[in-house]
Amino acid sequence: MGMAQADGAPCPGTAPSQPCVFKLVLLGSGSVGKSSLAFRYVKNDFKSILPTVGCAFFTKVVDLGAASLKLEIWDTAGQEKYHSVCHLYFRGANAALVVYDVTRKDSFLKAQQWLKDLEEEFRLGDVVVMLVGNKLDLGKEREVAFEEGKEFAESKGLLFMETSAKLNHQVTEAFGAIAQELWCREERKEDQQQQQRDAQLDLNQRPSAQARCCAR
Ligand SMILES: Nc1nc2c(ncn2[C@@H]2O[C@H](COP(=O)(O)OP(=O)(O)OP(=O)(O)O)[C@@H](O)[C@H]2O)c(=O)[nH]1
Repeated sequence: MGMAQADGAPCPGTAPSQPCVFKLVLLGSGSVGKSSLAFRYVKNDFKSILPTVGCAFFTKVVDLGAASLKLEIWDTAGQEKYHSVCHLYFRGANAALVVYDVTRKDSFLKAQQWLKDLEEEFRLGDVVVMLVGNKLDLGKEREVAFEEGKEFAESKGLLFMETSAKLNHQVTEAFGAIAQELWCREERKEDQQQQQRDAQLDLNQRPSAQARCCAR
């Protein structure tokens, strides 16, 4: 778990030494590989992991070149018996990785259900969501075509990737794309706030109608 202080540009609008912190939740059916993806990304390792109970937690500082940010990765339990508690974990999330297993159609349908749940909690535009088809290395046993995943993601305006936590394929890229998108949105938000402050300043500096009247 990387807890080091970020060295890149500070979070817009915060103290210089503070990296931006973003909460990312991993959602999806049991055994699709959520923990394995997190473990691969944070520890660059793949090993047999027991089913998650409740939620596991990782942090990782992401270096984007011009900036660094800290991801708090909340790895939720996919087994059905934990479904109701998982909702507690996605409160306050900035991003979600909704994972399915490309060899299990049922997990793809469940991913669509998770998206519905997310839509109830957030406006999808307010959180960065990526749909991830994992276990790409088992491609011969595929039940969900690449195009099927991609088309569904596009119809919902989501990012999309297929990964293999086992072979370390597209894992860093998936988390990196989310971090990049979070950063772009943060900068856009900061630009908008600055424009509002400038506009306010402009208004304050302009003499009011009454002042102009008295000065006449
Ligand atoms: N072949 C292959 N197996 C994988 C991959 N990712 C995970 N697995 C295996 O799939 C099983 C489940 O992986 P987990 O990471 O525990 O899945 P999870 O989604 O976190 O499961 P829950 O904690 O029950 O929600 C394990 O046996 C992993 O070794 C992958 O990319 N390829």
